[in-house]
Amino acid sequence: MPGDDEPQYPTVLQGAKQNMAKFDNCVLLTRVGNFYELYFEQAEEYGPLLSLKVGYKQTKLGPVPMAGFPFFQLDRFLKTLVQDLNRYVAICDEFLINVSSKVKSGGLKHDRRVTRVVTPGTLIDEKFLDPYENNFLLSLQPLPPVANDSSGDVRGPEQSIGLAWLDLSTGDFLTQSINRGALPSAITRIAPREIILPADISADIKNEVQEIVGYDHRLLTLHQETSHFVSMSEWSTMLESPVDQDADSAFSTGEKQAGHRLLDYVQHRLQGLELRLQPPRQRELHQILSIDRSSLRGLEILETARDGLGRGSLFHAVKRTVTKSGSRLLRDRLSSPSASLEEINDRLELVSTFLESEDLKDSLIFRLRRTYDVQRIVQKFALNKGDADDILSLASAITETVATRDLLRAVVTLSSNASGHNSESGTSWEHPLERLLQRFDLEGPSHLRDRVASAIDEEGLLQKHRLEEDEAASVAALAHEVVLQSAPEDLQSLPKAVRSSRKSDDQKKDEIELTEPWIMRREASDTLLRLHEELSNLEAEKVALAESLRRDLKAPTLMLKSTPGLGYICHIRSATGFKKDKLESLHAKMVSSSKSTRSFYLTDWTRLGRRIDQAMLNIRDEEKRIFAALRELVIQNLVKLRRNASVMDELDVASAFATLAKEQSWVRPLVNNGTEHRIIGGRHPTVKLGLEEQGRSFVSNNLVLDQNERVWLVTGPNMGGKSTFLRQNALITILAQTGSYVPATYAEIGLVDQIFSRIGAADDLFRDQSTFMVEMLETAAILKQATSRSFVIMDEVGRGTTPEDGTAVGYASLHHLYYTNRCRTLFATHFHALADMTRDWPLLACYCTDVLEDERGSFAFVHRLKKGINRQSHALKVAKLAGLPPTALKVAESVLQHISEKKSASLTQGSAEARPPSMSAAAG
Ligand SMILES: Nc1ncnc2c1ncn2[C@@H]1O[C@H](COP(=O)(O)OP(=O)(O)OP(=O)(O)O)[C@@H](O)[C@H]1O
Repeated sequence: MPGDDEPQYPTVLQGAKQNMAKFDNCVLLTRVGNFYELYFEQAEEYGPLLSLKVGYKQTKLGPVPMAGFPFFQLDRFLKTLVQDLNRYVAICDEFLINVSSKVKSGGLKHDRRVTRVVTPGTLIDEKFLDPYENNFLLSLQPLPPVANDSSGDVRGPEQSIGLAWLDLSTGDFLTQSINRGALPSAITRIAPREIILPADISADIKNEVQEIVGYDHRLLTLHQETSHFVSMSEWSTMLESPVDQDADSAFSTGEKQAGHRLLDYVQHRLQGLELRLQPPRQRELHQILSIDRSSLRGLEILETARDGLGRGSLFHAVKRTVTKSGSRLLRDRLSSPSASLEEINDRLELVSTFLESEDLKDSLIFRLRRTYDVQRIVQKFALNKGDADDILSLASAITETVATRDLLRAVVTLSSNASGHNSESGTSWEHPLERLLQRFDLEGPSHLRDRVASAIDEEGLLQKHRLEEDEAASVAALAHEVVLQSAPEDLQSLPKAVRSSRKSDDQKKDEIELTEPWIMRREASDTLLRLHEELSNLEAEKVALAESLRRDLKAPTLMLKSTPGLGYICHIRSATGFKKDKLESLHAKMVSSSKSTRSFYLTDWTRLGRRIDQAMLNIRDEEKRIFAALRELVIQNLVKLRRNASVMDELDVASAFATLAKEQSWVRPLVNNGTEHRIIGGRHPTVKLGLEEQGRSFVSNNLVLDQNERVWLVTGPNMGGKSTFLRQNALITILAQTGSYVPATYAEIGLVDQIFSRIGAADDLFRDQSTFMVEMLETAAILKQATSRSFVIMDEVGRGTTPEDGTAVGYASLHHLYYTNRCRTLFATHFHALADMTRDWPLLACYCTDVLEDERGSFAFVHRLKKGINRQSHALKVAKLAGLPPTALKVAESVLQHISEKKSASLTQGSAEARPPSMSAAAG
């Protein structure tokens, strides 16, 4: 930077230069008048990326590149910079400084300072936030590796990691402790937009996280907190209510440290903006059904593996929720289903209630459709944001919540009367809705709703928006014409020019002044009512003064005006017949005159005009005071509003599952504490939909894993439906533990603690890992982590290498799952030898799909599973279907012929040799 005696850039540019140095990893947007500007090299780099014209301002220090856009387009450009380009953006806002400090700051009218650094994980209320997804910021705190970790694994899977993640747009704040091995699935499940790591993180963990986030294009930020962590009690200034003492001890050191860094980072980014987050909730591992990363992606739970889009995913297929926050809850439940029997059964009970009463469901959905995204609106107020529109939406959501509570209450009363149960009878019967009813707390919120209804003038608010839209349209039109070579200081005056040109029509200006919209009802406070009366009186005085002047001066076009440049003037549009001599007796002072117009000052009007302006100012101040009181009321009710909203979300999800179950004829699963699976007539929820769209039907299949058969080895032709079968059973299990009905005619499911898949959807070649390496990494993780309560699906393990090696690895995996993990397993393979090698395993059964051929060579896949082994892959049929050239097909056929001839020759030589040994004895 130049020294004080060296030439400087003009003030705005000099300030920008300093801010760019201070926030050196950010793109700086500086507000100047009605525009946001980029300067210097950032204008050149980002101008073209944002499709902005780059201009040059001539300064003593040479030309400075600059680019800009109107202030109300900030959201649009932030989206590109933050969400699409993953950049940090520092927003430097402009503040009017008062007259007394004017002299000191060299006559400047504005002060500018960076008010916020926007990053992908610290979005608050930006319009481009996806309403159907949480916008999580995740903090990781690895704890030192355990000294006696005897696994010998260089990646140290047992190392504990504390996680803390929050969504600034809803205030959701969660923590969890996991083992290092579960890191990929945790990150995939939480799907954070940004991850922060300690600045001194070890290189191997950083690389691992980098690999995971690189794949999903998430942003990784290293952050060194500015203060040391002492205790969770110091978080209370950032929370809506303190973390209670007992809870404090339940959080692990890693969770607390991760949470501390998270809050420190957020404060840093929001430049000290007051935070009122929800107190952290701990997600205990044993409470959720853990789904590994490969399953989350491979089973296409939230998005499809092919294009990362929602359509085709489980979420998309089952989403019937009608609110945005309900959809977010659904996402969360699908990626973290419950592992608590009680919770699952409560959820299912609720779905059954809505299924049994169509009327109740419809009435509820009617209410839900009329609520707004309360979680996000409430959070705006928690961050000292939120405007009159937000508070109106909140009030109407409260009305719907009250109506919902009354509806549910009526249903409960009716059914308890019908069944002879009531609270006095002392019996323990509880209606499924009772649990939710008890969570509603509507007293405070109802009072807030009434206050809002009596204070805010919806008509006035609408009118205000219309005016704002007009104003924005004018600035946009002007921005179109702006030539960026003009100095930034010049830009400040441009909006004024717009304003004056827009208001050149005297009549129109006068009307706007008189109809300035107020957003509060006059009766909102006694003071406001009095102030409005005062203003009405003054306006009546103005009308009388104008009347008398028009009469005395014989000037019917006379208007009393107030202009920013000239102050209070009397203006005559058509001076024909005007009595000029009268002006002197009125002590008027001429401002301007032309052939037909006259403008002059008149003490009476100047005094009255000032009083009118003051009265309007007083009204504005009183409106602001009333709004501040309403805002305060929202803050006082934060906890209740959030709790009520969470009940509505739960109702949304339950009624949505009921709608889905009815529409798709799904059944209620019986979830129990056992370790068996009995799914009759199971269907794949998304493949079935896809086939039906093409006019094809889906063949249902059964799965029975019990004390006789714990592992199913599935063989069959390519395209026979093996993968579909494996996946559908994993999805049915996930749906059941989410609390949904399932696509089957009967389903009994023993509670599962973890779902693992090796289904080959993630060949991360770019990560420098071969297909086989990825396969082995995933298999290793499964074999290490699966318990006897887990559900594992393995699709063609070993396919990435030679048949011999593949068979060996496949056998070893199966063996480990069978004898060590002892978990429910579905194992699909083309290595038929595996069926022979596991023939003696009592709890392993072989099932297969098939191909049906007729004598004319036509064939069809039989997707129904039957007991047995199918040694035919029918790969050439699939190749033919895929359109392999006939010559290539012929070659393939002759090779196949040759191989089978060789095989039968060697079989006749010595059949004992060819028979694979039984390995069960070796397995011990
Ligand atoms: N139960 C079913 N009913 C009807 N169609 C099915 C069924 N299962 C699978 N299909 C159809 O068959 C296609 C192939 O299924 P899938 O990928 O499960 O076969 P696969 O046996 O795993 O094949 P490969 O061994 O080649 O991987 C699916 O895309 C679907 O269109």
